[in-house]
Amino acid sequence: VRPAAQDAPTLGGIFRAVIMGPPGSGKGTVSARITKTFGLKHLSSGDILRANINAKTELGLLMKSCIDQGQLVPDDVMSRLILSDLRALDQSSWLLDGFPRTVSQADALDKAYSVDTVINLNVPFQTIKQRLTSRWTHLPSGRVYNVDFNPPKVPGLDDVTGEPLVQRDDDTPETVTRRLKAYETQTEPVLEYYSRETNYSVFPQTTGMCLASVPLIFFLLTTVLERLFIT
Ligand SMILES: Nc1nc2c(ncn2[C@@H]2O[C@H](COP(=O)(O)OP(=O)(O)O)[C@@H](O)[C@H]2O)c(=O)[nH]1
Ligand SMILES: Nc1ncnc2c1ncn2[C@@H]1O[C@H](COP(=O)(O)OP(=O)(O)O)[C@@H](O)[C@H]1O
Repeated sequence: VRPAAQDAPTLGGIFRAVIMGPPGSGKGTVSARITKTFGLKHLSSGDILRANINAKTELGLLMKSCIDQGQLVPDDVMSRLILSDLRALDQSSWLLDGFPRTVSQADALDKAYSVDTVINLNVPFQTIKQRLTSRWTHLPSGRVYNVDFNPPKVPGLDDVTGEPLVQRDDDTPETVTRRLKAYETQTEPVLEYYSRETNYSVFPQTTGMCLASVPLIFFLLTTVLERLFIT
């Protein structure tokens, strides 16, 4: 189902989803496709933090060393930041990428919103290490490329703006190892939390998105059927 962006199907009501997965599992890549196709707003915690670092805000300066060392930003800071951005999207459907990353963050989100679907990208750590060392990012937009999988049209430059791509300071092999450890200890429990609490769907990337989620397939089918009947 790949309608043109300007032709994107709209959702009947407000649809709220979370995308999870280890660092480098493809959350940003998959989110870009989902949000472009279905017109959801995309909120990425990592992009928001990097925008703060780039703009040298007080928060950005405080959090930079934490991020560069592969540690998670403190829960209270992160939850306040994301929940305040979500309040501005109250009337929109959204896909949240990179938040929640701890059970405490999941609790904070749960108190404010009910999430319809949680997507989990399940990618082996060995694959991730290769992907992250060849990831190139356009920092202002959060667009990501990969030397092998998704190269930019002109090497080293963003396809849309022509601006230079960079390798993230936290994509070094040592920091990636630390981020994967943090994922195992702090973020995996969030998957258990959601498997108990909500309508949880696993998307193993190897089998492709469309096969894995009953709720999303239902959503895709209803959207397509709606369009067929209207047009
Ligand atoms: N080989 C391969 N690379 C991918 C795939 N999805 C994303 N990537 C690349 O893997 C890297 C990490 O993806 P990204 O979307 O930034 O992951 P995130 O850290 O979970 O948001 C980027 O360089 C992507 O271009 C995939 O399905 N296959
Ligand atoms: N929800 C969060 N809680 C705490 N720290 C976060 C959160 N989201 C992002 N960060 C910080 O920002 C870094 C980069 O996040 P992100 O861009 O989502 O990484 P990736 O896409 O590689 O998983 C994380 O390693 C962490 O330090």
